[in-house]
Order: sequence, then C-alpha cells, then structure tokens
Amino acid sequence: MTYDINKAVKWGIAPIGWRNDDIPSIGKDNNLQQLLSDIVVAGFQGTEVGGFFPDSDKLNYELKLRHLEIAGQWFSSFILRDGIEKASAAFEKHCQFLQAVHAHIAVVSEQTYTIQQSDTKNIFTDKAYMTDDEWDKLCQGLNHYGEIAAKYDIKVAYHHHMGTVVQTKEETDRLMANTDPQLVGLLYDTGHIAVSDGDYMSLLNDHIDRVVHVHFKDVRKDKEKENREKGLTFQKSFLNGMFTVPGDGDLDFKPVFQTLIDHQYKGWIIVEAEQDPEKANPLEYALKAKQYINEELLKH
Ligand SMILES: O=C1C[C@@H](O)[C@H](O)[C@@H](O)C1=O
Ligand SMILES: [Co+2]
Repeated sequence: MTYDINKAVKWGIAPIGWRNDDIPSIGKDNNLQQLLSDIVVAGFQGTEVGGFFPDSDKLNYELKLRHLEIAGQWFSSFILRDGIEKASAAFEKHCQFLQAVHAHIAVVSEQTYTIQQSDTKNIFTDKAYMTDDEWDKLCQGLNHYGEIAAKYDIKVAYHHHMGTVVQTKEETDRLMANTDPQLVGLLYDTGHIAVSDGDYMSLLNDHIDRVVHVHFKDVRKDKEKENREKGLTFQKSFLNGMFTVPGDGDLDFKPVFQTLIDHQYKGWIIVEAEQDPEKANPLEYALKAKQYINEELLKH
C-alpha cells in the first residue's frame, strides 16, 4: 500500500502553550473552550489532555462541536517510588480515561527523582541516575504498563525528559533495549533530546521503529546557553524562552520530518512549546507553527 502522508500523520498542538500543568497559575484565564477554538483556528486536528481538562463527557462534547480529537495524555509514573502494583493501578485508571476520550496514546514519564518541578535544582546538571536494580524495576513495570494499555487499545509512548531518570540518549537506549518492543514504544521529543544531548537526530535514527508518538518542540539556542550559564531550573528555563514552536527556534525540523516519513511514520505529531502565554500569545504561536508545517515541511 502506498504511504499517504495526509492519512498517516495527524497534526496536533498541546495545551501547554496556553496553560502549563507544572505552573497552574500561568495562563489560568485560558479556558478549555478558548483553547479548543484556538486549535481549530490554527488548523490542527487535535490535542493532548491538559491537567485542567474536565471529565470525559464534558470534554467529548466540546471536542465534537469542533471536530477535534484527543491524541493522548501525559502520565506521571512512580514505579520506583510506589512499586509496580500500585503504579499499575494508577496507570490502568489513566487508560480508562483515555479510552473514554477515544485516545490511543499514553505518554509515560517516570517521575520518581525528577527535578523538573524543582525551585532550586539546575536542570542542566542536577538530574538523578538509577541503580541497576532500579533500571530492572522500571523496565519490568513499563512492560506491565504495555500489557495493561493493550487491553484498552492504547500504546505506551515513553517520554525521555530533561531532569528525569530517562533523559539522555544513552538512558533512552538502555530503556529501549530492556523493554519489549511490542509493549513499550518511544515518544520522540525534539526539544528534550536537543537540550539534553545537542544531537537530536541519532535518537530518532536509532529508534525510529519504536517511535509511536512525536512532540515537535523547538529550542532557542541563545536562551538555552544563557539558562545553562545561569544554572536555571527547568521552569525558569522555559519561562525565559528556551522553547518555542517549530520554525521559530534553531532546530531543523526538515530532516526530522523526512526521517519520519521515510520510515512511513503513522501517528500524531504534536507541536508542544511551553512558553509564558503573557509573552508568547498562544494563538499567534499556534498559527506560526502551522504555517511553518504547511510551507516548510509539507510542501517539500
Ligand atoms: O511532554 C511534555 C509534558 C510536560 O508536562 C513537560 O514538562 C514538557 O516539557 C513535555 O515535553
Ligand atoms: Co514533550
């Protein structure tokens, strides 16, 4: 069968430019209706679930009015802190909500030891590392998540993330090597791997067959450098403008997109650019992202 990009790839934008789950005070005046209508105006097909979203019935109602879909939702996993059984019970509830909103991707990030919400830790130097036993436990727990998710027609998309125990390419390689490809997929986030390792193509090239979900996050290199020199936290880094929408920063999305389509990627690509909505009008940036996608990625 020939690969039809317009059928294979769905484009979404995350609520994170409007409201940020890590800092609930910012953008608090942007409500669900406003967010979803902005997403339609900007020409996207869907979004991910934000922490301020309502129950599934209310959400489905608002989505249907606008012909929008939910791609998936972030899950803060605590396999190391809580053990596999307790963490899996919380994950199963998460899958039930995803099923109720017709979504097929669970974005999983192990949050035990994370410094991403810390007010003091330097995001560039202070992350934690796992012991060999913790690695085994995490991988075993993630495989179990994969079995649970499959019952709900959902895929586990593991999110490598700054400040967490799975941040670097080396750590993501180890996670991929020690989890079952049938049960655990990879969420490839351009911004997180670029800030972590600089090189953002190797992770994609090495694990393209595991990629089940994609976040397009651009990086302003001058801001990254400034934040690194100041030793800022994760939150201060993005409030200082480290991330932006694709096409507005310094990453080249053309080889990323080409690699995805060369491998016939099928699934969502979500624009995800946390910024301070007071400084970066969310609709303006959503429109900017879509224009870049249409003119620079889809036309070539
Ligand atoms: O996928 C993501 C979800 C957010 O909560 C997170 O902090 C952000 O950086 C991200 O990539
Ligand atoms: Co992301």
